[in-house]
Amino acid sequence: MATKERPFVEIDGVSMQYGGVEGTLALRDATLNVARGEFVVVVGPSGCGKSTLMKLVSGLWPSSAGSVIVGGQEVDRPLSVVGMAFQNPTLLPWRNILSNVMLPLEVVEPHRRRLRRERAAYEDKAHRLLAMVGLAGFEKRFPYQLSGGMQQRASLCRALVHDPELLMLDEPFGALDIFTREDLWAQLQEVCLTLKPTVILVTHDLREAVFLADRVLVMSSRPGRILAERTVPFDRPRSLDDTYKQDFQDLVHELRDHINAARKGGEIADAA
Ligand SMILES: Nc1ncnc2c1ncn2[C@@H]1O[C@H](COP(=O)(O)OP(=O)(O)OP(=O)(O)O)[C@@H](O)[C@H]1O
Repeated sequence: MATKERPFVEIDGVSMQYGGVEGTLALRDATLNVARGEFVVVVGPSGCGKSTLMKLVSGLWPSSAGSVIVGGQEVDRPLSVVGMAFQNPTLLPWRNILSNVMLPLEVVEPHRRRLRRERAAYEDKAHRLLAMVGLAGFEKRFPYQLSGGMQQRASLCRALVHDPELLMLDEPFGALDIFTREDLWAQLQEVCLTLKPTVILVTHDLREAVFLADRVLVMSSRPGRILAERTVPFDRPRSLDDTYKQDFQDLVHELRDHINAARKGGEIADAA
């Protein structure tokens, strides 16, 4: 009999309180699993603890209770198997785009050790990633010479350059206009279909959630926990035209209903 593979990310009964007992309870009893290679999107009301959840999984903050396990190991320090990108691209202004993308290789082992000897191969890889997101030819430019969308593409390449097993994206397209955002959905989808990382993405945009996710998790209002989950049944690659189809829009509406219920403090029966 085939044994079921252990989830890559296991979050069990996690609570997180900022600032001690008198502080803010951001998460309470949050439980979720993410399979290896799965693309999970987390949505929920503003301030419900989505970014806090991301910080716990990547080891940037310890939880107050419960367990966070990634790749079979309890998370008790920042993880090197993680690549991260946030709403703000945070590129270093004094480095050109290629050198920004290569930054994690100077920090994360075993790449750090190999970088001097294998620089040409690593540079090739950074060039390939930049080409994948339409930035071929911009390697020598500096961040201020690129648009916000181009900077966000470069930051996505930086998150991927060290072959992270887990890609954590916290509202990576939140600051971009809708056209640029939609372009980047398609590019992220293509990158993920090629490289197959495990992904956890946080967003407020429910079309983005349904376009990108294998599974969408809906969080309650703060203190956040997982209220509902929905598997996205649509084939890949998905196109922007798909987002205007009835079944796609029905799913977006269903998620919106869950979030509205969460904002009012309740929950609706999961139709999935
Ligand atoms: N470093 C911190 N110190 C104290 N409280 C914090 C800290 N970071 C977040 N919080 C609080 O924890 C709660 C959850 O914040 P978090 O940023 O995780 O929510 P979010 O769901 O990502 O919000 P949004 O959707 O608005 O980005 C909020 O009430 C926030 O004010």
